[in-house]
Amino acid sequence: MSTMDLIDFKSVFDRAVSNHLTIVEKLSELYPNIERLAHLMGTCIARGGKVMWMGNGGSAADSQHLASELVGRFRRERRGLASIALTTDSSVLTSVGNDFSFEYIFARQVEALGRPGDILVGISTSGNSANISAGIQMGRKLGLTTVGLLGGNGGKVAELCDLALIVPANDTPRVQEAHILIGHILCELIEADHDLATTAN
Ligand SMILES: O=C(CO)[C@@H](O)[C@H](O)[C@H](O)[C@H](O)COP(=O)(O)O
Ligand SMILES: [Zn+2]
Repeated sequence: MSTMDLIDFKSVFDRAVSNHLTIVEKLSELYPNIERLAHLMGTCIARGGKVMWMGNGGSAADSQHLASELVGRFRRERRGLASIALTTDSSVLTSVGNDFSFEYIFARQVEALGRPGDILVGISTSGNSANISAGIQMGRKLGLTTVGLLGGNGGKVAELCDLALIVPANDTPRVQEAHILIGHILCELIEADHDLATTAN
């Protein structure tokens, strides 16, 4: 028997689309905060700051994806915009995880690389990953603007960060799909900023 026989992939697809539509309808409540965050990110970068991203698993991939949209290009020709994912340096991740603890893998990088005025985004579908909470706490201590891109009820991270964007759903993959949609909207808004689009480094 093949996997195709075991999984009714058409119904998985239908349920995913229907879940996604429900989430997208609810996302309208988040629009003001998405616009606010895009403005904060644009201003931060224009002033010489950077946007840092962190997340676990699929959200680690989202962190890299969104940093690359800013450093490289989303849609428009413009200068590179300062952004970094804290999920990519295997030597840092393994040494900090091994010598300190896994909980500290992002906090240590925030301590080393973060500067007051930078923006730190923690992406977590549960809002309860200990390493994201620790990273956000370090960011706050050092004067960064801290943001949670979250799911469920926002969890512990929502209580810790300056700005929480919570996708009101509990199914991890569906929340992740909404997160990347929000991330792409942020990139589009930031890139539409005339000063960032035209100012040279
Ligand atoms: O991509 C997926 C599930 O779709 C997984 O890799 C998922 O990201 C991992 O289980 C994460 O560790 C979940 O962490 P979080 O979103 O609760 O912070
Ligand atoms: Zn996933």
